[in-house]
Amino acid sequence: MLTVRAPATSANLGSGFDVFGVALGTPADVVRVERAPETTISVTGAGSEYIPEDPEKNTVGAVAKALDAPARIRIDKGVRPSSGLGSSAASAAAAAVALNALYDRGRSREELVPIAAEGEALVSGEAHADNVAPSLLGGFTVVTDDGVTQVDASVPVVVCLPDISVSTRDARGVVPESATMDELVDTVGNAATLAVGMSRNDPDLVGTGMADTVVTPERTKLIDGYDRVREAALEAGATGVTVSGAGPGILAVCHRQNQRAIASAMVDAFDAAGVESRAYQTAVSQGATLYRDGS
Ligand SMILES: Nc1ncnc2c1ncn2[C@@H]1O[C@H](COP(=O)(O)OP(=O)(O)O)[C@@H](O)[C@H]1O
Ligand SMILES: N[C@@H](CCOP(=O)(O)O)C(=O)O
Repeated sequence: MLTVRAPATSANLGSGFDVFGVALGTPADVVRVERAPETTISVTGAGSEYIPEDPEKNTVGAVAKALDAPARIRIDKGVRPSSGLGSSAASAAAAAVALNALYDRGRSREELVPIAAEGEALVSGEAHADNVAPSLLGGFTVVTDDGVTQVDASVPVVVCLPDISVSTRDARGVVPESATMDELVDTVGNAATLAVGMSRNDPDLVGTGMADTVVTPERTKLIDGYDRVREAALEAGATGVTVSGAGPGILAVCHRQNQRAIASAMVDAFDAAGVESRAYQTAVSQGATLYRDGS
């Protein structure tokens, strides 16, 4: 038996729609695999009641098929589905690492990115790789048609997860079809600032570079209480706040000393909007970890 822990991720980071992603220290999915004549899947943990065990409908089933690696697969969900924290991707990334090792397929982590993204196509309609890439590789990732670029980073963040769900498929439906030249220029400037910030572990540059006037404003309308939570986080010291992935999670970047105050300010602001939530005080961290035979 092989066990893999794959982390939650936050995609887009405002200015990097469908391109940027980061691995988070917590939460994470744990996937266990054993060789079997055909693939079976069982799911326990956070939100497991909403996750199909049919291999044709679960992201890990798509990965097992792509690697031609049938297995008995057990998923322990730490990342709640429809959270904006790459729940479906965490399972897919974990399964890709586990099945690659179980069947000695010899694929590199980079080569596993498009394989794990097959699972994303199943649930969101598009094989977007901006969650599976950081879950597999760790740190900050940039996904383009030419491949993935990764840099290790360690920037403190708070992710606040309200007790509402937004499906990635639905949130992709509100993305504008076009942008003006001014918006394009702003986006390039912000995205470049963010990338430099990640390479320097600089929360101020990362926070500034998360600004986005194209996709994020449309997505915030799907999250009750977003504006007051954002204001509260900024007042408590966040250097930038945006929607995590397709939402409803909200990501705040910060200096370590402000993390606790930001977490409680965000939870309180959601509470004032009548929405229960929980906050993860974490940081940009490493990617999936493989454990052999219970090690
Ligand atoms: N292994 C899995 N883990 C989580 N969700 C899964 C998995 N397999 C299929 N799904 C489905 O994917 C959807 C959640 O994915 P998505 O909307 O992208 O949310 P998230 O932002 O958390 O990834 C749900 O409909 C869920 O049933
Ligand atoms: N780029 C995608 C990312 C979706 O992330 P998720 O964590 O919400 O699944 C998008 O914005 O649609």
